[in-house]
Amino acid sequence: MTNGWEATPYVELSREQWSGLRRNTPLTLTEDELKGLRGVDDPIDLAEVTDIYLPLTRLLNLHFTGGRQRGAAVSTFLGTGAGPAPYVLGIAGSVAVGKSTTARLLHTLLARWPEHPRVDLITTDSFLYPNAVLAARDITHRKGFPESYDRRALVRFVADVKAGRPEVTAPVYSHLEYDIVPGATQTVRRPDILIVEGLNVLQPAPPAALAVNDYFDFSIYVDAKVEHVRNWYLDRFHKLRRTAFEDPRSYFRHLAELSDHEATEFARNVWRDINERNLVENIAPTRGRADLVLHKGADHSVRRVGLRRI
Ligand SMILES: Nc1ncnc2c1ncn2[C@@H]1O[C@H](COP(=O)(O)OP(=O)(O)O)[C@@H](O)[C@H]1O
Ligand SMILES: CC(C)(COP(=O)(O)O)[C@@H](O)C(=O)NCCC(=O)O
Repeated sequence: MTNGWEATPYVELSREQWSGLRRNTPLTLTEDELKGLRGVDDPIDLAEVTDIYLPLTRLLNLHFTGGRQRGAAVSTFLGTGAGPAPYVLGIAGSVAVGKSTTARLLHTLLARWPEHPRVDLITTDSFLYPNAVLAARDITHRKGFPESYDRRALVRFVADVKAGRPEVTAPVYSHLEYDIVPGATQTVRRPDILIVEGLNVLQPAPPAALAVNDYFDFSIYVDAKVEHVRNWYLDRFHKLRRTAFEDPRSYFRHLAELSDHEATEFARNVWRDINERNLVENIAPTRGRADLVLHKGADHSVRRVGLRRI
C-alpha cells in the first residue's frame, strides 16, 4: 500500500492487502448461488468472492452510509424532510471482461446488508437503439460504441430514479435476439441502490449536457489486458456456439453450423473491428474516472485493486 504524496489519485492494493480489508464481513453466498450468478465461461469461485467482493461490499456499505448522512444534512438544511435518494453505482469495462458477473454479484451481496436490502440492476444495453435504427443510421457495425445508445434516455432514466420517482421504466435488450425486445419493459421502484452496468457509463458528457456518471455515487472499472480480454471473448464465443447459438431464436443461429476454424475467424473479426476498437478508443480512456479499478489477471482473478482516495 502506498500513501505518500504521489501524483496519482489512486492507492494501489495487492490482492492480499485488499482481501485483509474484509475485516469481519460475513460470506452470505453459497456455491450454488454463485453458479447462478457467474457469466458464461467465468471461472469465479467462492475464494474470489471472499477475497475481492466482501471487502468491496464493506467499502460500499460504509460509503452508502456516509452518503445517507450527507443527504440527511442537506434535507435538514432545506427543511424539506425528503426521503433519501437512491445510491447509484456504475460499473464499466470492455465487452467480455466480466462486468455482468461483477454487477450480478454485487446486486446479490449488497441486498443482504440490512441498510440497503432493495438493490436494482440495469444494464445499458437496454438503451441501445434497436437494430432497425442502427441500420437506418448506417451504424450496425458500431453496436456498443457511444453513438449506438440513446444517451439522453439513459441519463433521463437514471436522473428519474435518483430524483425518487416512484416507478421508472426502461426497455429490454436480448442478447439472444441481438436486439431490443419490442414492447418489453423493466421497472425500477425507488431502490436503496441502483447498479448501472455498461461499456460506456464513464464517458464524459458533451458540452452543456449531463452524463449518466453525473448521477453516480461510486463507480467501478473492471480492467484487464487487451490480449486477455480477447482470449476470454473468443473462448466465450465458442462456448456460446455450443449453447445459446443453438437456440432457434438466436440471432447467431447460423454460427453454430460453421466449422471451428470459420467461427474463430468470424469472432476474431468482430473482436478486432468492433469490441477491441471500442475498448481502445472509448472505454479504456475512461478508466481514470472510476473510483475503484479491479485489475484482473489472465485467469480472470483480481490481482490488484486501485482505490481513488481523492
Ligand atoms: N451472443 C450472446 N448470446 C447470449 N449471451 C451473450 C452473448 N454475448 C454476451 N452474452 C452474455 O451477456 C452478458 C454481458 O456480456 P458483455 O456485454 O460482453 O459483458 P461482460 O462480459 O463484461 O459481462 C454476459 O453474461 C455474457 O455471457
Ligand atoms: C450488447 C453490448 C453492446 C453490451 O452492452 P452494454 O450492456 O455493456 O451497454 C455487447 O455485448 C455487444 O453485443 N456488442 C456488439 C459486438 C458483439 O457482438 O460482440
